Amino acid sequence: IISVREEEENSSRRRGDGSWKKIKEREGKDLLYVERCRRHRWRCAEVTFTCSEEALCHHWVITLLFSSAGRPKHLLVYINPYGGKQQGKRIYEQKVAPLFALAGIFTHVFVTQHANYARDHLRTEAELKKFDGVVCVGGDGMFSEIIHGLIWRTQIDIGVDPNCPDEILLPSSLRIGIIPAGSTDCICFATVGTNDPVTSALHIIVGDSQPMDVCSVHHNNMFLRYSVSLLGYGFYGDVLTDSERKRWMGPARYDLSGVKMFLSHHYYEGTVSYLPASDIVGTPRDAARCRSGYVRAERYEMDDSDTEWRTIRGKFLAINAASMSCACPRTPKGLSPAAHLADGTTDLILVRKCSRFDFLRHLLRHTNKDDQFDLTFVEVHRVRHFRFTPRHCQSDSDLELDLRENGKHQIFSQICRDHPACGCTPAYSSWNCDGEILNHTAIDVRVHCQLIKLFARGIEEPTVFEDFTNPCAI
Ligand SMILES: CCCCCCCCCCCCC/C=C/[C@@H](O)[C@H](CO)NC(=O)CCCCCCCCCCCCCCC
Ligand SMILES: Nc1ncnc2c1ncn2[C@@H]1O[C@H](COP(=O)(O)OP(=O)(O)OP(=O)(O)O)[C@@H](O)[C@H]1O
Ligand SMILES: [Ca+2]
Repeated sequence: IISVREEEENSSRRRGDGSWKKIKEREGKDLLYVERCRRHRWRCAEVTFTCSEEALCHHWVITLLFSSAGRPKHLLVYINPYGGKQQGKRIYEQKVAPLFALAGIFTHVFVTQHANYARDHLRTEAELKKFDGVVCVGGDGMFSEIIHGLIWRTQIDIGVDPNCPDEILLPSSLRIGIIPAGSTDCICFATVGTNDPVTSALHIIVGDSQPMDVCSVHHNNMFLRYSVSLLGYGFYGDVLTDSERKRWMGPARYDLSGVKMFLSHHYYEGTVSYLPASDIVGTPRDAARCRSGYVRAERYEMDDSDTEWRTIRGKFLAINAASMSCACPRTPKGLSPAAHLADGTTDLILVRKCSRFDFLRHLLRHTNKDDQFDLTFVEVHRVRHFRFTPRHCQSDSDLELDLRENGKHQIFSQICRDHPACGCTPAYSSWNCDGEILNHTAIDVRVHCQLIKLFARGIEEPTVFEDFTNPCAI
């Protein structure tokens, strides 16, 4: 239920059956409620009910209002006017603000003036005690600003050093809402099931709560960034680097850069070390999906002392870590369809050097029912902690070992790397960290189980809830 209002009009309508009567009378109450529609979308619907006894009616209203425990009353809202198709402000004003007003939510709205405005405001100025949650209107980049602001502020306030990779981070008490208005909207899509602003606003209003894992990324004990969706080196790093130059094109920039990078077919050498996640429910190859209600009993930090690190060296077209499915309109099942939002792990996907044709087969499988991991050049591991070192950063002893293992060929490829003008593959790519380029290629990544909470409930099983008798469901 979104809100209950006193009905002032005195009009009459056809009577229905049952106790909820669609008749407007003087004593009527207007009930605004959530109606489930197709493909995980929610809409606001209205019904007026009357009750012969005023006392009973009052009792109903009080009971309904008490069901509002856990709902936000005060929200801090940041709008990126330049995200996606630059519709953020319009979407918020026309579709979201009226719903918040109906639900009696007070908002303090900021339209961002530059990149990192929201992050810096949250880090230093925002009076967080006054709010129950933070809402961002924009894409994954805006969401990233919000978590960077909130996580940093929470750690500083309690004296945890965010630069220290071994620190156990403390969660913020504020939940985060996403009103999708970006180019990919993968975090919204993977936590709600759709990228629809009205649906997201309704999940915020009813006070849903979905915990989520966050990866911290460090380079030599220096904090770089947090990631909740994709950390991608090689293909997705190169697509992002190329697409940033085409920002003016809007969301289509990713497709154009995607085709360009697919044709470039660059591979990168390096070493990946990872700590496999033990004591986990499921594997990345499971048919089961992360669905609403699946949350590990409680937030916890793992004791990794018994588990052994594994190391893989090679030539990779892509190295991807998906901390959640990364489902989005481009790939409705996601980069790692069985990944979980809040299980304290990330799925490390290694795509080794292969032919263009094979890589295309792998990419195409993101869009159909076939398993994108069921290919000889692709492997996937569920991990809690991993490191990557590009080959040109490897220690001298590692390079010597490579030379002994691979002979003269290595010497020539080293010469090529030192002389990029010869047109061979570049020595290193960049990391795409939730849509931002990292400044370093050698990184150390740890998963922090359930570090943040969203106003969402995960993806619901559609068969249980869709009401096909309702016109909005058709
Ligand atoms: C042939 C069709 C193949 C379709 C393959 C679809 C795979 C799409 C995978 C998308 C994964 C998105 C993960 C989310 C990452 C976000 O944290 C981040 C911030 O918003 N978004 C991106 O980095 C934005 C990344 C956007 C990447 C788009 C890649 C498009 C690839 C197109 C390849 C075409 C080959 C055609 C050959 C003729
Ligand atoms: N006022 C502003 N002017 C310029 N850039 C901004 C402003 N406010 C936020 N930004 C930056 O814009 C970038 C993109 O924002 P956003 O994530 O909303 O859209 P997007 O990149 O189109 O979508 P997606 O991240 O889903 O691909 C973010 O990195 C954010 O830091
Ligand atoms: Ca996870």
